Amino acid sequence: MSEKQNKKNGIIRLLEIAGAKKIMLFFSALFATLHAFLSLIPYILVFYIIKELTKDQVNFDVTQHYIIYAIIAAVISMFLLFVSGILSHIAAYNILFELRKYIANKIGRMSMGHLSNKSSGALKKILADDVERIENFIAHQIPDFVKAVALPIVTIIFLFTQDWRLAAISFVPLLVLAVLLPKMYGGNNKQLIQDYHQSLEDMNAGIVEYVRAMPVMKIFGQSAETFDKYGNTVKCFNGFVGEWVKKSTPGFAIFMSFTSNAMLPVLAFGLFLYFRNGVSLPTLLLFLILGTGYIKPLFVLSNMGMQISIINRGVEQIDNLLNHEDLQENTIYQEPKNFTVEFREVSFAYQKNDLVLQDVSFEVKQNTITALVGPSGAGKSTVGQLLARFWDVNHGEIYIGGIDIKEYPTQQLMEMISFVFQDSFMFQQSMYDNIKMGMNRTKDEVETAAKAAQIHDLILSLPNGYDTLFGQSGVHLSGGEQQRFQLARAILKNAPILILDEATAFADPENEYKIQQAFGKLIKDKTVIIIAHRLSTIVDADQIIVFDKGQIAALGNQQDLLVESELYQRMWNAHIRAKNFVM
Ligand SMILES: Nc1ncnc2c1ncn2[C@@H]1O[C@H](COP(=O)(O)OP(=O)(O)OP(=O)(O)O)[C@@H](O)[C@H]1O
Repeated sequence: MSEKQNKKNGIIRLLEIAGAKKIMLFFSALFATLHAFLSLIPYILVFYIIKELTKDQVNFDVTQHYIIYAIIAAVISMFLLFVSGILSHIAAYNILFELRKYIANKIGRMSMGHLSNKSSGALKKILADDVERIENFIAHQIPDFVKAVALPIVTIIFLFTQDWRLAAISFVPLLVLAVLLPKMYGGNNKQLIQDYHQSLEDMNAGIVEYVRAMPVMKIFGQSAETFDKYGNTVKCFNGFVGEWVKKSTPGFAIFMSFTSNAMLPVLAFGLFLYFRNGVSLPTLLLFLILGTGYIKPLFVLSNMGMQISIINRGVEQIDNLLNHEDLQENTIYQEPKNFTVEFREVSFAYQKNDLVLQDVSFEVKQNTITALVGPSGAGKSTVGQLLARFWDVNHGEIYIGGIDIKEYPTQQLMEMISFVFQDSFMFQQSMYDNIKMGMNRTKDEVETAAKAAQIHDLILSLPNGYDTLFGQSGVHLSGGEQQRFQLARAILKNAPILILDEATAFADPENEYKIQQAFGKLIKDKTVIIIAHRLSTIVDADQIIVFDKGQIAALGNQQDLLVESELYQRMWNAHIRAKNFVM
């Protein structure tokens, strides 16, 4: 499957995605067509039975044979439908598997910037809803569609062989519907379908935020109705569906009355011919049964129009994601001279023209500690994220060991850097796996890291020790404890460069003491960048960089800055006041 696709109709694109599974879909469609042919045979045989029964001399042997043929045709037809369904389901699940795998890989290769700008609701809709709809479409609707097209064609051909005049009359409702259907589900609905998807996406995003914000909402006494973002998206979706129903009801009503009364022209003209001996009773009955029977599949086609529009939009969303440019990366392993980090005239904006870092240049020598301090929003965390290449700089370069970080394959860059985030993320897996994180390490190494991070004893006190599942009932960890898990991961990873972002943010005094001890072990012989608010934790840093409004306001050690930087003096005084504050 290729990622770069020109804009194509959803169905054609789906067939492309189906790849080798197309053959299964072909056979599924073929069997569905044969099923449609065979399902007509019992009706045709009823016609011949009535013909036989209306003869002066009825041959019961012949009618018996007709009945047996009808039963055989019905059984084979059901069998073919069954096989067609199995093939379409196997193809659908295989395609879905490939598609999910492909999208998941793609997300892994996209820049964090693009991912974080896309709401989790929008991503959930693509990964779950849009992909799920494709399964439903391939597994059920492709065979139904083939049947819905094949059945009317065969019926009409057969009816024309019996009586062309009645066949032509029975054709009239079909022609009217052929004009009506595209109007009901055609171009005008494109905007409607787009709005439907957007509205669903907004509602998904609202739900995700609503669940995530639950603790805050409870504190502030908010409910689903008063949580504006969620409430508004639900109201919007509701209003949208109401509008859609209003718009489509007249067309649907016309469609329904046509299909329900489609036999009227055949009945009127058939009786007219019958009373003038223009047509036999069996033929009239045949047209009354079959002449309108093919209208039924049109229900499927009418629904299909809407489904195709929805699929088109869903496939477009998936393609937009797949076509998004990957983070450009080199595949050749580089040999850095050392693990010195250097920012050279770096400028960066999350949103166009809104620079959060401007002309930032500094160097962190190998195995030294640099602390980034400054007011909230000054750009400290952004420096860490750019070094890990979660985003690419807009201007300037970042070097590790004299090589631009863009030159390193992503995997190598990730191997060189450990990142301890402000928020810890614990996976719903065992404590052991939560530290090991898929790294190639032994059990002893994991335990040594846990000991260094001061969580070994805590893990042993849990019901199943290292095998205890995080999230299992009764197993909870405080913010500070989770942060020590992060430190254990970083200790185990043992990368030469370490970025610590507010690592003591959740720490109570006891936790902070333990975290400091873990730190001591972690930062030994590493190039360390600490993004810090508590200035007391970084007084011994080799270098402190003061950030202000995205620029470097001052740079030096604690003593230098206390003399040279007015901003740092103010921050330090505020820090001392906060430390000595008593209620
Ligand atoms: N993903 C993002 N998209 C858009 N803007 C962002 C994003 N992340 C951060 N910003 C903005 O970039 C600026 C710098 O943010 P950053 O988190 O780097 O500051 P900081 O100095 O680390 O702040 P704090 O000390 O409060 O964590 C802020 O104005 C912030 O609102």
